[in-house]
Amino acid sequence: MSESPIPTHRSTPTPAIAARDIAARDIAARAVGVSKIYGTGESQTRALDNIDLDIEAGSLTAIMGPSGSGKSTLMHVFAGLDSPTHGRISIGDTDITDLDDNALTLLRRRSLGFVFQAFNLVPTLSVMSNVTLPFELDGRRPSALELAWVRELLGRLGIGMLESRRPHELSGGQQQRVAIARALAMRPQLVFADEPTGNLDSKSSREVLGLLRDLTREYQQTVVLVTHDPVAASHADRVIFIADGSIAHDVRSVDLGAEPAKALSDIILNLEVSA
Ligand SMILES: Nc1ncnc2c1ncn2[C@@H]1O[C@H](COP(=O)(O)OP(=O)(O)OP(=O)(O)O)[C@@H](O)[C@H]1O
Repeated sequence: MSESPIPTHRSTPTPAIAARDIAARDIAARAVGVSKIYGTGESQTRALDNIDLDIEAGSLTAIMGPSGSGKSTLMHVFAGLDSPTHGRISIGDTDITDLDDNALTLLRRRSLGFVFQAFNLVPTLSVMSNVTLPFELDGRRPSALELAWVRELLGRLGIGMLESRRPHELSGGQQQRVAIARALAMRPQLVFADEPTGNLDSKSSREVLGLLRDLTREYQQTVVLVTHDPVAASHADRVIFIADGSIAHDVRSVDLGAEPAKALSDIILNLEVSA
């Protein structure tokens, strides 16, 4: 039997297993009673207020909410970039709340992936070198198995033939696919995508979001998507709405009817009106 290109520490789900079934078994990240208070006295801001949230493994979860509602703060505390004032955060089985900076840096490097609006590719490096950069940063070369996984990812993302190009030789949609491949290269437990389609036209946005969703299903990858865009969020399995630092709604996309983007847009409008 030929060697699987997918590293074996995580099993590949069969397509028959729906994200919802996987979710029932596994939690990729958890916030328990998390509050974040910035400043003191009169200038104090309660950015997060007693959040309890499980991010289900192998699913695409969108975080939405009005401007200033706490979305970025929630992403930052989950990623260990900011510490909660109260409560606890875990990634997989690891409680990260009290980890020191070195341990958090290692955790981010090995267990988390990031995709940003601005792509953040290194302009002087080829596509392949950009995608394998996480291994370099971890002080090692990818193994043959890992390299095969990277090539499978590039192929799956439709950019396999572009591996020796530089970022400026790619379209925006292609650059974002490279950023997604880089985020997934080390098979992280969790990928954060922060407004990943903010710089893309609507066709490229649809393609990139469709790929992100398909990758969660095919490889049981967990992705958290932070976005203002109801169309982007409509690709998610589940949408969490934050308002004033609290979870205002927790919605399954299967329950959103025939026009999910419209339904999400209505929820956001209501939250903005009552803000
Ligand atoms: N470093 C900080 N110091 C003080 N207040 C902060 C800090 N970071 C965020 N805040 C405040 O916390 C609240 C939540 O901010 P956050 O950036 O998480 O919101 P957001 O939902 O991501 O907003 P946006 O959609 O506009 O990016 C806001 O009132 C913001 O002003």
